[in-house]
Amino acid sequence: MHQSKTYKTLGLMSGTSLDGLDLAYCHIWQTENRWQYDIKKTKSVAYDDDMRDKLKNSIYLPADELLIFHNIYGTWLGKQVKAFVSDLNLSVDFVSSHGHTTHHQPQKGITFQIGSGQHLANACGLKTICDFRANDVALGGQGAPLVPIGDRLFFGGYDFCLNLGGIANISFEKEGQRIAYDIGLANMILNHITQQHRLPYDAGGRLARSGKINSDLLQKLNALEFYRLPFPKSVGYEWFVQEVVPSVTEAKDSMENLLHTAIHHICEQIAAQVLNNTQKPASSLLVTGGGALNDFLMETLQKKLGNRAEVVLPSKTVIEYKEALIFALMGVLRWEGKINCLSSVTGAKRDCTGGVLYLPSF
Ligand SMILES: Nc1ncnc2c1ncn2[C@@H]1O[C@H](COP(=O)(O)OP(=O)(O)OP(=O)(O)O)[C@@H](O)[C@H]1O
Ligand SMILES: CC(=O)N[C@H]1[C@@H]2OC[C@@H](O2)[C@@H](O)[C@@H]1O[C@H](C)C(=O)O
Repeated sequence: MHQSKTYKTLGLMSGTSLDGLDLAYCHIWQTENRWQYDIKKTKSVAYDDDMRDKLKNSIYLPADELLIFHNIYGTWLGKQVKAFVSDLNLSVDFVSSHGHTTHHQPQKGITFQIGSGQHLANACGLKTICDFRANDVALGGQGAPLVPIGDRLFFGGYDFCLNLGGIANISFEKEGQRIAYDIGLANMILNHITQQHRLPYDAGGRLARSGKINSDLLQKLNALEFYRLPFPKSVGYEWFVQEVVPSVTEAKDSMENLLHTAIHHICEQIAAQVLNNTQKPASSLLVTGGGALNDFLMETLQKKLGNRAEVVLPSKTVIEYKEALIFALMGVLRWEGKINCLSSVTGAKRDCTGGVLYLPSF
């Protein structure tokens, strides 16, 4: 059996829910031309209130302050890597960093992830690959979502892959092409609601479970224009602030009712996408991201799917670190000069290899 070189790589992901930085140290290799992974070590570094507020408010920063923060955050990422690698005595070929998205407005052709690669590389002393979205955007794509390449190569045995981070996104095969897009809301709205009451999130969906549907709000959320757009489509925090927050604020309902309503909304939108695209009597839906740990959300989703699709939960490590793992893979594909951005997903002119390599200076 032919086995390729094993890459030892560290994937870094900071997602839209702003809970913290995920680090996944992975071994990645090919056996008989099939990509394989082993997630060896993981760590999640929770953001303190100051860092979370800075990241959240970075959309409002003037250009000079944003660029300063880009450098500071890159150094901060490098320090987290250095501590993780030295504490566990890891041997790392290179770091693959997504950074943190501060701006994502595909209609204007822009997406920006802070976390300067050079500052990161210098702070940890390791080769670093980042800026994964830039080439796709330069080729006319949305630069997102990118994880579907990893869904295809690592999790292709499932009919659908659904990630429930701040935003919900889905990917699946149709007529030999990978199709993927942001469905819309997930934990971003749930966290927004609990954070008005100084609670970071609704563990297990316990508060949501005790609420009731607010029909007015449900109708407003379901009527959001984004849900009716054809793919390619992806959203950012800007959309949430402009299009969603006002309706939640105007609803003036209890935290429990708002959460309950938001979960029904999230699940209705996901179920519609799965049921419209399922090509089998019973499909499998792999669910990852923090939303997979929300029991009430998972139960509501399964009810809305009925027996046409089954929710499958992987190990807690894969639930929590799939995106960091796939950024580690994106780095390996970049290293090998292989395709890691799919134009069938992003709408770019063609598939491409995204990612820029930074060598550390000592
Ligand atoms: N036990 C739990 N019960 C309910 N919700 C949870 C639980 N654990 C995590 N979550 C939710 O999941 C969120 C974190 O999800 P995740 O880390 O997948 O998001 P992300 O990577 O930041 O986002 P994205 O994938 O959109 O970039 C938390 O902010 C919280 O809302
Ligand atoms: C621009 C950006 O950071 N988008 C994120 C966000 O969070 C979920 C969804 O919206 C997805 O489009 C993307 O993240 C994952 C990692 C992706 O690119 O596949």
